[in-house]
Amino acid sequence: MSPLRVLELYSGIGGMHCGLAESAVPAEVVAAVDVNTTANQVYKYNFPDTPLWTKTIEGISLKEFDDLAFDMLLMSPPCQPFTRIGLQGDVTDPRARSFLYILDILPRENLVTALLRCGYRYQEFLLSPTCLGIPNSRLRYFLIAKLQKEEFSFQVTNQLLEDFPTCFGLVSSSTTHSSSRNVNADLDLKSTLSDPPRDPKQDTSFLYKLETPEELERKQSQDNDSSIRTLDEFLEKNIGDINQYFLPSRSLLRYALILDIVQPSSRRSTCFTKGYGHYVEGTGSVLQTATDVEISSAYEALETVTEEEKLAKLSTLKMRYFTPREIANLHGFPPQFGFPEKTTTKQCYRLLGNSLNVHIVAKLITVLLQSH
Ligand SMILES: C[S@@+](CC[C@H](N)C(=O)[O-])C[C@H]1O[C@@H](n2cnc3c(N)ncnc32)[C@H](O)[C@@H]1O
Repeated sequence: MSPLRVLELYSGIGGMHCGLAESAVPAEVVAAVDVNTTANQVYKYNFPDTPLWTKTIEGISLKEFDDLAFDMLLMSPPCQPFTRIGLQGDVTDPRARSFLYILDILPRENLVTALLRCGYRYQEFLLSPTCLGIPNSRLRYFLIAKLQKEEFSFQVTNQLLEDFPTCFGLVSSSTTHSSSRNVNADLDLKSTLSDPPRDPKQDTSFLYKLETPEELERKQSQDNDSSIRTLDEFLEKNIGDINQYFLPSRSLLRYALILDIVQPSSRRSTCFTKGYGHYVEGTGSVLQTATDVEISSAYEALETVTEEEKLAKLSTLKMRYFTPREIANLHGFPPQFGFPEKTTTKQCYRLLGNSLNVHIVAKLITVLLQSH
């Protein structure tokens, strides 16, 4: 079989390209397209032989698309512009919430309608890396499609699958079970739009951090789930300038109560977004490196002590950000994947925050191309 000709749109740093390579399907990326020049530098650095077009998708003519004679299209368009950060005030208004929901759902409806009109069969998924045993929540919508005349190796359904299908059948009951657990662990994404905002002053059920007993219990049950690997497998052994990753005093003082703290032995971490390392709230977990210190002792009676004492107590945990390489590891980027030297740490976080889980893409490509 001659290699598939693949077009990669919204290519970013090439998460899809890495997924394609991991799937081991004989394929060649005939063009990658993205407007972001920083992302493109990273892409070029890792895939120097792939033709890379720095232009908008809408600026590509039909003839240019046709001339590429591609067999497969891989794309991850930008998410809707509402994430946990930036809109928290607005989404408290139910009207804004429903409007955002419609914005979210519309492109999907359009996509599905267009696919059906063009004679494609498709399957939709809601998947997080946790379903592959990776200790990171990153719940994302995925869709795979192929022409009607080509059968899928599993029975497609109009349900959103929350796990990978098994060959020649639907999702097995055990995987369905595990995925619902995993998806529950990922509710941070969905709850932003559906839960009323919490007012810690009115709610007495918070523990020492702004964490309810239910949240704590959920985190503990994730940490006890031995089907998920521990974070230490993804950590760098030798970090050059580690000091740049420790949380600065002002962040500790200001955001101590809302940090999501994990340890190397944890089997979970929250979704790393593009603001990671810069904004604190809701952008991703931080790593407690002093593992012999109890979080509860560092947080005990924090509100009764001076700022200086508060800082001293919190500093005992030695909390740091995950490095870009560690996030790349959790996203499944291969060890040889790198960033050009001039890329700043902030740019790396931003680009990785926009990217996706390579292992999920690899597996979906395999599922897509499997035949009876
Ligand atoms: C969700 S990210 C894709 C990430 C990519 N899969 C990766 O692994 O890094 C979306 C990308 O679309 C690009 N983009 C957004 N609008 C675009 C447009 N109109 N034309 C081309 N690229 C666009 C952004 O620069 C961004 O890199």
